[in-house]
Amino acid sequence: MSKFKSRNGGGRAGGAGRNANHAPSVKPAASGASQAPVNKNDDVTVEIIGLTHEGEGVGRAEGFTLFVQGALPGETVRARVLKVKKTYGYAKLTEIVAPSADRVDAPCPIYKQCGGCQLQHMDYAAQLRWKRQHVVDSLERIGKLQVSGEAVRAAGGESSGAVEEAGQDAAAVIVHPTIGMGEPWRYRNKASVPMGMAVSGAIHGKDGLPQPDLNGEHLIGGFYARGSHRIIDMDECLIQHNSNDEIVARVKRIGRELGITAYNEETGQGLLRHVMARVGFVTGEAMIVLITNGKRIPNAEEWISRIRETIPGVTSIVQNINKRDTNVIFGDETRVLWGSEVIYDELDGIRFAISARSFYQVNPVQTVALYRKAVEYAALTGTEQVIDAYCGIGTISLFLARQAGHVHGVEIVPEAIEDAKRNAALNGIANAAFEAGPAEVVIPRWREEGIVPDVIVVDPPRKGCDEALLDTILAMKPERVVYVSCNPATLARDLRVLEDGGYRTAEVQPVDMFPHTVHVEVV
Ligand SMILES: C[S@@+](CC[C@H](N)C(=O)[O-])C[C@H]1O[C@@H](n2cnc3c(N)ncnc32)[C@H](O)[C@@H]1O
Repeated sequence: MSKFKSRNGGGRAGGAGRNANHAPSVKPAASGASQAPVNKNDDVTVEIIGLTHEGEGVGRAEGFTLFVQGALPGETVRARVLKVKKTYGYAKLTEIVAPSADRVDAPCPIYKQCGGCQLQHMDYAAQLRWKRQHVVDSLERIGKLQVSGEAVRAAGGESSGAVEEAGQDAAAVIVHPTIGMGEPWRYRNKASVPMGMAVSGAIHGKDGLPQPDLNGEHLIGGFYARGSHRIIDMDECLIQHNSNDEIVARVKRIGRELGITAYNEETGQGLLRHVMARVGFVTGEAMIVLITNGKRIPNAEEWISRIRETIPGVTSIVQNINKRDTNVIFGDETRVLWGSEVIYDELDGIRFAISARSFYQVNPVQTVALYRKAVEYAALTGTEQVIDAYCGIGTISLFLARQAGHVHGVEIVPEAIEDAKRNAALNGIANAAFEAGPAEVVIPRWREEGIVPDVIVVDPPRKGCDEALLDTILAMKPERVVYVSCNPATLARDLRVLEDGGYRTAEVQPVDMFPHTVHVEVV
């Protein structure tokens, strides 16, 4: 999240391009030669000098840039060249000649096949340093912002006022050290698992017993092998809450025993596309969503009763129907098969109802740290009018409402807005109101209706804020803008627009919501 302070509240003087990119901070070396000094299948020694934003090592072999998955900065490795382009190439790591001090053994046995985590081979403290640097790089390169040196926290000081900068330009942005987790495993509250059929070989469950067979095929579910659409069966993921692993394994097992087929994206045949499991860390309540290619589920009643019998804690079983030929997980139709349409969870003492399709942060422990920081940066005194754009189920809105005069939340998914209203009532919070619609349409209308916000909080999806929304923020001239972002590139792009419109970026706090992956959340 970034905190802006209004400098002159002026109009927008210019805009950054909309194509904020994800390029590595280490640029390919200009070889100068017309031909690459390495060829496909060459075995080469590579000095690794950086890490791309996708977590690949960036190395030099004979002055030529090679991207090497699994290699870390500072290492010397041997690698086999896989692909050669004009100014760079890709190589497969074959041997680590001189390891980095940051190298650790990845604890997950399927880490190399699965694309879900990218940094398990890097010490956690080094991951946190790298994530901060990733944010700094984006702010400097894309946002053209001046970032001050290492922020020094005054002893015991947690508030932004306790940060001291020695010899820095007062206008420079302070980027704090990343807030990490004490125990960075089993942190995810949600699993979305693609389903497929195994064409040969016996499938063994967690208990080691062979699973029933369906015409020589078996229902499997796990992850897409790195860079492909081939599903690899998996029963355990070290960043998932145990309950989600347990639920998915049992749902698969029962589905196999009942002869449920998996959807085949090539033929369009088969039923089960994904199984989603979500658990409330505080309440222990769990939701299962069966995403199906059609409405009818054979043996549905038996499936449901066996799920209920074998998986304690499940309070909601929901079906979502998606018949479209698409990679998008959810279809438009959702119906409750059994139990409640929502599960409940709590963040910092506030209770939330969460329905199947609503966005809810996947790491609840770090979410509390993130939202507290957002509230701190909003610097509320109890009287302010606050807009929470992209509010989801009203999570940040309700954190803000505890300290604001009134909060207006807007979100595009109507079900999430229903949840937000329910959540405000559930917590007896009367000073928050919610409206469904695109933020870039609803907020300009609020402006016409005379709403004058003191603070605007935005928490957009990865693509960042809509240009029309940024224009409206500049026109509404709130005293502060608090920007929560899951994508440093679009954050930096949007900060440039706000800077050009008269705001100054004051502080940036990276939060590690997704340990062992390359993703970083920022306030
Ligand atoms: C990163 S999530 C943040 C949600 C919420 N602030 C939270 O922390 O749980 C972004 C949200 O923006 C919503 N969204 C996407 N495009 C939108 C738009 N144009 N206008 C309003 N909301 C939008 C998504 O549905 C999603 O709920």
